[in-house]
Amino acid sequence: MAAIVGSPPETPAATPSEETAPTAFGANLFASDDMDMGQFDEDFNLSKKTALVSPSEEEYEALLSALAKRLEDGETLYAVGIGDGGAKGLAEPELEASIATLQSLAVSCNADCNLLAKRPVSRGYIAEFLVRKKAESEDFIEVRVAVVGNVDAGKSTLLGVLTHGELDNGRGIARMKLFRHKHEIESGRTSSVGNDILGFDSSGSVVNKPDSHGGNLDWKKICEDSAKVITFIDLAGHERYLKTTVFGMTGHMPDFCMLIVGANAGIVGMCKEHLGLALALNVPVFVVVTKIDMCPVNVLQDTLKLLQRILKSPGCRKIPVMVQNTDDVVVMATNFSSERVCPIFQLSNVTGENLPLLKMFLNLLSARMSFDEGELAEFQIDDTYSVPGVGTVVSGTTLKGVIKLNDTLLLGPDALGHFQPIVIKSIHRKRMPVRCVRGGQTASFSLKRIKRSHIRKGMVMVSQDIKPQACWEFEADILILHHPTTISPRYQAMVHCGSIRQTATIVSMSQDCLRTGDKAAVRFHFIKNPEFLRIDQRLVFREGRTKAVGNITKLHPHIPAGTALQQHRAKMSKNRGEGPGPGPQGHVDHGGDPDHVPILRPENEPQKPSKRNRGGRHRSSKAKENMAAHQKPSTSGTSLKSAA
Ligand SMILES: Nc1nc2c(ncn2[C@@H]2O[C@H](COP(=O)(O)OP(=O)(O)OP(=O)(O)O)[C@@H](O)[C@H]2O)c(=O)[nH]1
Repeated sequence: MAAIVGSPPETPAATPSEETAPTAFGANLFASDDMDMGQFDEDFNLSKKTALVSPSEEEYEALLSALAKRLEDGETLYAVGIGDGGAKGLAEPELEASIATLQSLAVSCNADCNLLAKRPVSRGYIAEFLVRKKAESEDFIEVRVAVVGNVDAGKSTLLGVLTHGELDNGRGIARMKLFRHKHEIESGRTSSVGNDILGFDSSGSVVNKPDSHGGNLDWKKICEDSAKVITFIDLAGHERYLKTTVFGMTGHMPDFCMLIVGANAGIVGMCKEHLGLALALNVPVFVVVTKIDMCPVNVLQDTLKLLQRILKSPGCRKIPVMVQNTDDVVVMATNFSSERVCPIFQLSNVTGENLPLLKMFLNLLSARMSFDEGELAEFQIDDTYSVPGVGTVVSGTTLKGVIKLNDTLLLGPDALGHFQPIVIKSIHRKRMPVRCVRGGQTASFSLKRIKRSHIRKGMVMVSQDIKPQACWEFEADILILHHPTTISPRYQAMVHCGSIRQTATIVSMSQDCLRTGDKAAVRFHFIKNPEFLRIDQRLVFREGRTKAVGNITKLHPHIPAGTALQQHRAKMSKNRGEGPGPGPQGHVDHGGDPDHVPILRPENEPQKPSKRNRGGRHRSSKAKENMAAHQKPSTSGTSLKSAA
């Protein structure tokens, strides 16, 4: 296995024990910095383990507002019987009284309170609850899980079983409902990035109900009924589709990675490659070992031993934990985002053994992307569609801020580094029409007056106040995970960064040459289009088996190609004694940014070569390259089926 850099050690081992269980939730649920505790009895403390036993009216109100605050993200986990005031646990009557209070608080917050586990401890019992808000018409919690693993490990089958609620027959019946292309049905192999959804209501029950005829799922209905929707990003297991799989992992912003391992085949083929990718991108991983129904016990044990050894190795530095019961699930789900623990499930898609544990775990996962209402909107495009009767549709992930219907955003950069204003005509979340989306949510937008061929994956739509700039060049601190020989300047490879996927050349680097394991500061130059990048973005740089990971440290904003022409025109009109005149249609106010050049064409009109240049005789090679790139039609999928 190539050297892999994981995140530095953070928390100590999280094993399912009484001591570690409640660390992630519960104890301080009701303690909030905004609370004025002065008005209560001296010994009343919101984080006390007896706070829920018999609160006064005032205390109840304080508890209620604290819970409402915690439910702003849609759900919270709470352990009753833990907190300040001595050892863990409450006697049975006190526990019952606390649970009654918690249930009453949940009802007041329009939430459901679901018991996850009750366990005896030294001083009585603790009980763990999931408090989740009831589904609102247009809103649900969204968690994205990338599904990776070697070919035939059972990825599509598991997703078919989870989302359609019917077990497999061991010959591939469950996966048939998921395949998007004819060749996938014929070969039984996933080749594209697929999206499948699993909805949970506020009580944690699965809401997916395939129709009785074709077994199709009504995404709109699922979203309407769900308080939480898990989106599975189903990725291809075959090496031939590795580029698409890397794109799925970087461009679709997964919160978690589910690595599928076939019990009988073990850790083979692309399995380590996919694990390495998730680690390189700092995406927390959990493992599902499938096919335990058909695997001899000794083979299963060998697979599990090897898996644990790999996860514990210096390259991974994970703590593998076998999940065997619901208590383990609760502990794992609450400690999971630490990135350090790696839960391992063993199940069968044919008999359904241990499937409920995995469902419960998925139900408890919470999204990792945080959202701040004050931030300016940013949306990254990962696919484009042309929908008959609708027009151009883009899908992707809202990275920051809020995007509403009829908002005007800046779309770009195009091949010349320009951004153009674009109006949001309609918004869909998982095929459900909504009025707005916010940071962390995937969405599809239909756009006014723009052709699909003028949009490519990797472009962004951002708030006009961001004053975006495109970069041909950027610097990054990178680590070479694997390269057979040495890398030197002018080396070219594919850069994956968010939904950007473009070949870049190394212009310069802090060392003469780089070998496996080397770290360096490197300056890159995109070969085809300038891109919109952000400092600290994670990138993967790869070509064949060569891999490097890194973080962007410096941007070199690009001065759009129109500058020279514009300056020339401005000079000419000044010489003729003309004033500056009204700006061209589609001009965006860039706040006097000296580097920015307004768009020299009507709003939403595609960039065309000038008549004079059409013959191509006077065109510079750079302009030719830019135009060729700009005119190249997008090759992405054509149906809205797999749109977010
Ligand atoms: N007996 C048994 N067979 C399974 C199980 N899970 C999957 N299979 C079978 O394994 C085969 C491969 O499953 P897929 O779901 O296509 O594997 P995949 O990982 O999605 O493969 P790619 O899409 O090519 O990456 C199918 O014939 C499934 O019926 C299981 O738990 N038990």
